[in-house]
Amino acid sequence: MADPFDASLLDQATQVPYRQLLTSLHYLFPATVFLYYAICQGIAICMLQTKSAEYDHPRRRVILWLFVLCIITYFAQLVNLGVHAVITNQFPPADQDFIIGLLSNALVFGVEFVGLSDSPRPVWYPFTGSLGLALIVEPILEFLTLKVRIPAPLCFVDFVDISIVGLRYVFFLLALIVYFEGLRSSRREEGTDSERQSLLKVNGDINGHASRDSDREDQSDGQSEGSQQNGYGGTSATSDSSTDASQSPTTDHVESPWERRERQANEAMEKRLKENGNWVTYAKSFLIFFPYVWPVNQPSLQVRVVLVGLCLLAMNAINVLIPRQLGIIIDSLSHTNTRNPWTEVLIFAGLKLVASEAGLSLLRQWLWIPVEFYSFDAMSTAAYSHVLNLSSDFHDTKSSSDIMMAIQSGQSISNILESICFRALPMLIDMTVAFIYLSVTFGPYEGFITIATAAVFLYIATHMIARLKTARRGEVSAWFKEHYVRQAGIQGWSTVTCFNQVGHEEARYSEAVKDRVTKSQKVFFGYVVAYAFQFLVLLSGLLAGAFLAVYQVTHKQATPGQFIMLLTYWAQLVAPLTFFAGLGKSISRDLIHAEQLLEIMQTKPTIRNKEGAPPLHFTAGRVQFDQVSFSYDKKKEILKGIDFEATPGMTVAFVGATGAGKSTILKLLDRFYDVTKGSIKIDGQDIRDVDLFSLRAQIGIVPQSPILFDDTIMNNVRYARLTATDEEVHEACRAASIHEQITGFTDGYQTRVGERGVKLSGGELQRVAIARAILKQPAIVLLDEATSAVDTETEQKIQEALRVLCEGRTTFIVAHRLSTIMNADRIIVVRGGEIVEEGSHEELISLKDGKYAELWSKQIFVKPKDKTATETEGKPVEKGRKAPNIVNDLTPEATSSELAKVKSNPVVSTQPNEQAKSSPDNEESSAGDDSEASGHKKEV
Ligand SMILES: Nc1ncnc2c1ncn2[C@@H]1O[C@H](COP(=O)(O)OP(=O)(O)OP(=O)(O)O)[C@@H](O)[C@H]1O
Repeated sequence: MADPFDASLLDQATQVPYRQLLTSLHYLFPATVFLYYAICQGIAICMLQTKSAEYDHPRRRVILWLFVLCIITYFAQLVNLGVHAVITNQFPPADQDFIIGLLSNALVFGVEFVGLSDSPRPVWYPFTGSLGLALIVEPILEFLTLKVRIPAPLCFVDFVDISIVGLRYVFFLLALIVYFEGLRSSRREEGTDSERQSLLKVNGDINGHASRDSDREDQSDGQSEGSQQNGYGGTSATSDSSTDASQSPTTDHVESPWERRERQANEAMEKRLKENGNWVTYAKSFLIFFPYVWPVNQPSLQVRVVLVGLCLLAMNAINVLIPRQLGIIIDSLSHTNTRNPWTEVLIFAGLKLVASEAGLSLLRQWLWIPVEFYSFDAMSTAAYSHVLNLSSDFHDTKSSSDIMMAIQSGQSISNILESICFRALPMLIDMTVAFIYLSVTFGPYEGFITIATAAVFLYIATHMIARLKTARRGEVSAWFKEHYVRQAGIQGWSTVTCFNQVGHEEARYSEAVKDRVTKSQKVFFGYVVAYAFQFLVLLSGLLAGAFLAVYQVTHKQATPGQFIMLLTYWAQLVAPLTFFAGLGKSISRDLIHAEQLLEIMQTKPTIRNKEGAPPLHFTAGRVQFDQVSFSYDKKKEILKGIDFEATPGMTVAFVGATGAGKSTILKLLDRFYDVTKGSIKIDGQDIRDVDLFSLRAQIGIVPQSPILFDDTIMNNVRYARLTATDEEVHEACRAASIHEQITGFTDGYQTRVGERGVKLSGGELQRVAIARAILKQPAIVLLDEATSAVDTETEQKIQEALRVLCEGRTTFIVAHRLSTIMNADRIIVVRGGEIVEEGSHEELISLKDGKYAELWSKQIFVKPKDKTATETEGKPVEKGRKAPNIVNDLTPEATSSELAKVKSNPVVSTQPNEQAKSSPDNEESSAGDDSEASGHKKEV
């Protein structure tokens, strides 16, 4: 081969520009192809093209082989060059740029090959564009090579070289032709297919041509990978199908709660990504957190952030200076320069101190900690406040544990930023500096070795970790199974012992532990092997670099100190490389967590104050429901045209079957939801037009299942009015007939009630809730089955308490026990979301075929104070269970008088049981009570 460094050639001035161009092209060509590929892949990922790429190229495998052949040709050229060097006894070959160019091209097309083989349905333009670039540049390169060598006569080796280049050109060309031909033929077949296609899709045949696909194996790989990827983001096609799959879990794998949570979070992220259309818009949605991570109005903290940035830059400089200084010390010791070793060691010690935990690191932490805690503080407070201000529809649909986890996810956003700004960016700078510095010190070969080692390391690390994903998943579910078996055995110990199943449980647990241990070992071994491979790559890189450096030191092209510098520098690069290998995974995990918080922060409260809404001007307490309709889900109407008016001080009771919509009416009045149609007015003002706070200030509610805080009784009652004195609290409790009981507790009013009030009985809980409502002194009272959990005697006491509470106030009561509302001014019977009857007790029981009369007759036909009907009499009903719906808690005298009234209504008196059976409401409300009623009818 003609030597391009031949003096005779160099002398030719005309060759100089060509030579310079050729040299530049050797470096520029691989760099350009790589940049093009990286940018295109970046765009494809950002625009979610990689996720929606459904096109399954029928000749992908052929193209992959052509890529392999192209890469082989680069190595063939290198071998050819080596042969030439041996023949001409010029070893190592002098044509450095040429060799670097070949190696770089092999590396770049190697990276593309790996990218193509890893994605069964790739986005093609990064690959086809690279092939196109090669088709343009390769002839130019060859032309320049020949031009620079002329007029040297071409030898055999040159001919071999030209043939190899020609062959490669053919491979590049063929790859492009195969791509376009495959594209054309698959489109053609797709057209015919769609005409022939059966109406039912064959499983897995997404594009209608999987069955004839030569890359069937690849496709199945892809699908499994796609479904795996669904964990951390699969293609849209696979994610849809895998979502279906996940909805119908396979028989051999039961999804653990942890897996379900992860899967749902992933699916939510995928969905949001798809909605946003690309990663950039998606990432922009996180700007909502900007005021919490960036100290907006805190200049002192902002200065700290800038100083932290400077610290990081200084760290970058130190990372180069330390190995360099070590080299200088070695050189000064070996007298290859005139430097004083003592001074150099002192400088080294100074640099080490600055780089240590007591130096820049300490300074950085000192600067950063207030910023970090600002962010934590701002994010947690904002998330908590946002959640508290969201409306009922949100709280009714989200589980509290999910909400709490999401609030804690605020940390993930700081984690992402810290990973990128404080670790990834400085490490990237470190790597770039290392590449440049090593290239300058030891020449471009060393730079190439650094880059190639980093690329191979990252590939191996990311792929081996990804391969362990399935094994890791198996380990986690085995861990959950073990946990479950253990917990079930311990929690159900009495059952296990009673049934003599201790041995069985031991065997079950031992099996679960064995399974988990086996899986853990597999994962652990997998990690060990992965690390071994990663370090083998690093070692190979280090050895290659060290050999090159030794060669240069022995040829006086470098000093021993520089050799030491190289070894130290390499050791320093291991940490960034390992970090980068796991960066994608950690960012995607943090993103998924941050996504949960983002979803909450983007949720707007549906119940909001109108702009400039005035406070409610309460005058008397007239409440009007004007043709109110309502639906929770905007599909099924729960309330239909509810229309009534409560005059000030009136007591209105709602009765009806369970699920009829009674509690919903109360929720609408307290504006937990807004009506879908119609309006609710208080003293003539639409409740949607007044300030929400002022509305709720006028309303006191005793809910069906009151929730107390895990605090003292005193604090729980006082929660209604934080400024109330102890005496006022006592007074409210006296009015609620609970004072005596509280003072009987060991700690009196300071007794802690436990989580959600678990330490109180159902009756006590309800009375504490009534006391709380009494303390609030509301203008309008809502009682939603306020006495459902108490026995009849306690209830009579509570009735007295309620009379105190409701005195002179407009009151709405929901009750199943009709005896508790028979004195209400108006009773409204609700059925299927509609008012079917209304009037006073007397009016309603005299109605023929009346719903209320029917319910009432059922109640009083039960023998008064009957033991079977009121089993729990004398002691509060077990918490969480309602007292029986049909209870006759009237006195015998009252019962006789009511029976007389009912008997005057012939339909009701003759056929109470038949009516009960034929009524759908009764079927819903008290199916089990019918027999009870009929049974007692005879007795009465
Ligand atoms: N938050 C909610 N989201 C969706 N649907 C709901 C919600 N709350 C209640 N519902 C539905 O609305 C209907 C009416 O419920 P509501 O609680 O008003 O009935 P109710 O008459 O008070 O019943 P009960 O006497 O058992 O308390 C029911 O079918 C119920 O399933």
